[in-house]
This record gives sequence, structure tokens and C-alpha cells, in this order.
Amino acid sequence: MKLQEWLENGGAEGLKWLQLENFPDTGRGVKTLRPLKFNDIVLTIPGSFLWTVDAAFDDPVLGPTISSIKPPLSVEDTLAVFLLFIKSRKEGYEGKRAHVKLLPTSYTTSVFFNNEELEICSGSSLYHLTKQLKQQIKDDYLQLLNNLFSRHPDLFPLDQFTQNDYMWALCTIWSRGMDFQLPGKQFRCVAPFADMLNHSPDVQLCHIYDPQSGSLQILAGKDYTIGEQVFINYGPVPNNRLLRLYGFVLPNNLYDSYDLVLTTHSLAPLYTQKVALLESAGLQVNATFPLKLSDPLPLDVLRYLRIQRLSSSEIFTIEAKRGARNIVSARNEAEVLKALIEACESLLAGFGIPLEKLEANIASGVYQKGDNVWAAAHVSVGEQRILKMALQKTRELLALVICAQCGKANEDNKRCGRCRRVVYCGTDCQKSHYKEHKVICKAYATDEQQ
Ligand SMILES: C[S@@+](CC[C@H](N)C(=O)[O-])C[C@H]1O[C@@H](n2cnc3c(N)ncnc32)[C@H](O)[C@@H]1O
Repeated sequence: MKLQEWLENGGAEGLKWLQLENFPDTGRGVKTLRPLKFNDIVLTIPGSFLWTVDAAFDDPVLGPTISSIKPPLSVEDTLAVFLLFIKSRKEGYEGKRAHVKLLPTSYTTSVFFNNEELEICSGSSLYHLTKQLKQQIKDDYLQLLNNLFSRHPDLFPLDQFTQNDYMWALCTIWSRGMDFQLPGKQFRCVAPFADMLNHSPDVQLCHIYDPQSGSLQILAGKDYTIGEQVFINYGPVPNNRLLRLYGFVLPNNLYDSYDLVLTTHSLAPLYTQKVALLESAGLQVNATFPLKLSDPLPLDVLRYLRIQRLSSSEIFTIEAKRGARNIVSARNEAEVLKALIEACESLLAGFGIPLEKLEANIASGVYQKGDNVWAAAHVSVGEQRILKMALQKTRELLALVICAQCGKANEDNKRCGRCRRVVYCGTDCQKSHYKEHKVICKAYATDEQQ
């Protein structure tokens, strides 16, 4: 049975106007055989066709075994096992097996990169996460093998439930799963045929799950002419995540980000008071802050560090109690900004290949477009660009806190009246610094006047 036939027989709508096709940049995707206007209904897949945890539990053969396992399987593992189970069946499940037959046989997500390919982005968050993920997949597989697969070889023939099969199934779920926030729970499904739609950041979010009817609907995220590829929008996903979960990157991705992790040691001075202040400011003590192209130095990073570095006399100030939205003291601010500069510099130094070299290699075609090394290079470029922007911004802020000549962080340091980009603790320092400062001062003063 063909996938489309199975779906149409069960009430799916819109398929007669859609066709699978290979496109040069995105690979296989879906083209429309009719013009579409923004928000037209393109495709409706009834709930009975969706791969979900409930569908796995309701399966008369698989359900009783996987729903009774302790500890319960995660959503991802349930779906991965469901997928491999259907793939391994020789009969029955005609429609679902037709869907599985159409799935890619291999993936380019970063867990499949060899060491050489991964090294291209060493230092990036993707590099560390991918290494962790590879280990986690091994551990999770062993647990599944011991607790499930080896106990029910009739349901899970071991030659079709290898670690590689498990990795394939996980990547299938990561790259094709759709997530929806329903009241009180997160819902994940894979929708046959709708999972053939590729991503474009240039269309509106247009995949909808209707909890009432249980069906999945795709709307037109823009106007389309006949023969055009129809896209959905996977969301504002940065390249490090795109490569980890979907196996591709978008050059110059507007949503690129660097995940800055901040933690405070429990032996740090005034730890308990600082944790209380962080919590009342809505911040966690072990926190991850996405630095984005649009906001490379979010206020929350400064708030966290201001609280982390409060002295015993500053901890009771009104500003600290208000969540450190503004400078607490010149001393505190200087310490925060210097620490941040050091952190950004050391993170940048940790990248195996510096930004400029990667950019040159991409521009000159050293990495073949679309290859794993090319994709890894884009991730590293994206993260390094953001860290450099964060570094630049932090340096600019520090120049407004410490005297440009002597480095003192006084409350009453005054800005240079001309460029307003540096501060001085007094006229002596301003005069002594003028020779060094004048070129920049003039440039900025001219900039301001333009
Ligand atoms: C939901 S599936 C879409 C259908 C898929 N192309 C296929 O042939 O099965 C997601 C996968 O499609 C590919 N993909 C989606 N959007 C893409 C894009 N804009 N550029 C390159 N590959 C894309 C990636 O391999 C991704 O993991």
C-alpha cells in the first residue's frame, strides 16, 4: 500500500494537490500542484495516523509490554521503540510500514559525525553536547537492551534493535517530531506525510494540532504558486540546534545563539543570601542564558553576575533587592564586566579553529557546501560571532565604568564630554590619556554628529 493511499482512505485531506519531489537545496520535500494563499488549509492528517505515545500504548501487541515497564520510558524512547517495532514487523501495519519505508535510511545529525568532522566545531556548545549525547545514547541503549529488548526477543528481534537502529530511530523522532504545548502537557507526534515538509524561516508558523479532533493541520505559511515547494517553520532554531536535531544548517542564521552557562559555587561567600536574591529576581543558580545575534549581552546575564559578585555591604542595597536591573556599585559593575570579558576571551580561545580562518575556509570552498565539515564550520562561526559581539559590548560597558587612564571604578567617574564612550576619575587622568584617546574620540564624535 502507498502512504498517500492509506492516508486518503482514512480521511486525510489535501494530498491530491501535493507531491513529493527532490529539491536542490533541501533534498526531498513537498511541492504544491495548486496555487495557495496564505493561511489556506494545505493538509489535514487525522489523529489516528499520528505516531504518539498514546498510539504506542494502545497498540495491542506492543502496548502491554511498553506501558508496564519500570521506570517508564521517556516520550522519545517510546516513539523510537514504536518506530523500530513497526519497522521490524513482517506483516500487518501496512500503512505505518509504508510510512517507515519512505523514511531516510541515514542522517547527518551531529551524533553521526566522525571525530574529524566534529573537530571543526571544537569549542562550540554543539561539540560538547554532541559528545555528551553520543555517550547518553550508548547508556540509554544499554538500559533498553537490559530492561526491554533482551527480555522480549519475540517483540524486539535483537538484530533489528541494535544501537545503530536505536540511534536511527531517535534521529527520526528528533528531525520529524512536532511539539505542541497543550494545557498541562507537552505533546509530541510524528505526522505521516506532514513530516516530509522542509523548514523555511521565511514562512509563518503553520502547523497546528487540534486537541479536540486530534488532527494535525498544515496551513500555507505564505502564498505559493503551482510547483513551488511548500515549507513549514520549525521555529527560531539556531544552527547548533539545527545540526544536532535535524542535520542541516542555514548560513547566516538570524537565530544563531550561544548558550552561556553561569553557576555559583556553594562555597562562594554569602551563597545563601545570593541564591535567595537570584530566585527573587527570577533567576536560577545554575542557569543557561542564550546570547543571541539580536541581543548578545542580555540584561539577565548582567543581573546574575551583579548578584553573584555582591559584597557584604552591597547585598542589602535597594538595587540588589530589586534584582540588580541597574548598576549596584561601580566596584561591583567593574568586577562583573571584567569577569565577563575574561569568560568570553577564554571561551573564544577554546575554539579549535578561529572565526577568521573558518570564514576564509567557507568563502574559498575548502569545505564543500552541504558537507558535515561545512555544517560544523557554520555552527562554530555562528557561536564565535556572537561571543565576539558579547565581548565587544562588555568592553564598551566597562569603558563607561572604569577610568580610561588609571582604571579606578569610582561612582563619580565622568564621561568624556566629546565622544561619551569613556570615563575619567578627574581632569588629570583625562589630560594624561588624551594623546592615546584623541583619534578614537574624534572618530566617535564625528560618528555621533553624522
Ligand atoms: C521533517 S523532515 C523533512 C523531510 C525530509 N527532507 C525527508 O526527505 O524526509 C526534516 C529533515 O529535512 C531536511 N531539511 C528540512 N529543512 C531543510 C532545509 N531548509 N535545508 C536543508 N535540509 C532541510 C533535514 O534533513 C531535516 O532533518
